[in-house]
Amino acid sequence: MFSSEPVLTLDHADIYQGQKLVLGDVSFQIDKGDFVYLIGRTGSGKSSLLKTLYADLWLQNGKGHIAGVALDKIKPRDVPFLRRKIGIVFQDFQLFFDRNVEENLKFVLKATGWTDKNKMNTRMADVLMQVGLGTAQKKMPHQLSGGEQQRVVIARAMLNEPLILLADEPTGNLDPAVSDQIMKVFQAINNAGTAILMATHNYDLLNKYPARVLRCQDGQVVELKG
Ligand SMILES: Nc1ncnc2c1ncn2[C@@H]1O[C@H](COP(=O)(O)OP(=O)(O)OP(=O)(O)O)[C@@H](O)[C@H]1O
Repeated sequence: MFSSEPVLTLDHADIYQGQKLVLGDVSFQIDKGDFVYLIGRTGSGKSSLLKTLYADLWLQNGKGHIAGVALDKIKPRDVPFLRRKIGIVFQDFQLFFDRNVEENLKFVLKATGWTDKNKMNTRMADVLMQVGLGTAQKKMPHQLSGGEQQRVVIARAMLNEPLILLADEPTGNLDPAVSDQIMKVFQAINNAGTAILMATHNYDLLNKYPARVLRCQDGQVVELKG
């Protein structure tokens, strides 16, 4: 899809957890190929913001668009369609531990409507190559290191060629050297055109890989000027 539209726009959006307003009057946009960090103290609302973007929390006030989907108008039946257009990477790896890498990826492909075996095999090989795990197809998750498991999670998020990847503390459980490898994978994905919004507490990464920074603070989202 060619489009010069922003990949993500929030316009006077309020982010709620239940009745509680977590972030108010949030406005920003992310364009194709942007890399944006989301920072802020524990409890400042980073995860709540990301959850709103993948429609785990409803956007009640204001407007929001992500990957062509209107978050303020989305219906529960549209959520699977939205999740196909964005990639999501959580801190907890959430792989099926009783299935090998290929089976983990195939599960997502089938769930998102893929049926052609050859196309599925090609796509799985492509995304594993993209994250530097070209030979890991038959490995069980427990045979992989934490960093390798996280790379499988990133590969899984890339299966449907998302316009944007939402990552919540993707290096949270990993040591600095492994976090660095994960960042290099994100950089390569970003350089190939996928926008990335990444919540992190890891300020070393911000220094080492400078990019736009949004901060959740005092119930607001502010853009830090570089
Ligand atoms: N499931 C929930 N139900 C009710 N309130 C919640 C829920 N999850 C989070 N909150 C509240 O919403 C606020 C924002 O939490 P959130 O998890 O978005 O912050 P965060 O910046 O991601 O924190 P962390 O850095 O610790 O992950 C906090 O006050 C938190 O207590």
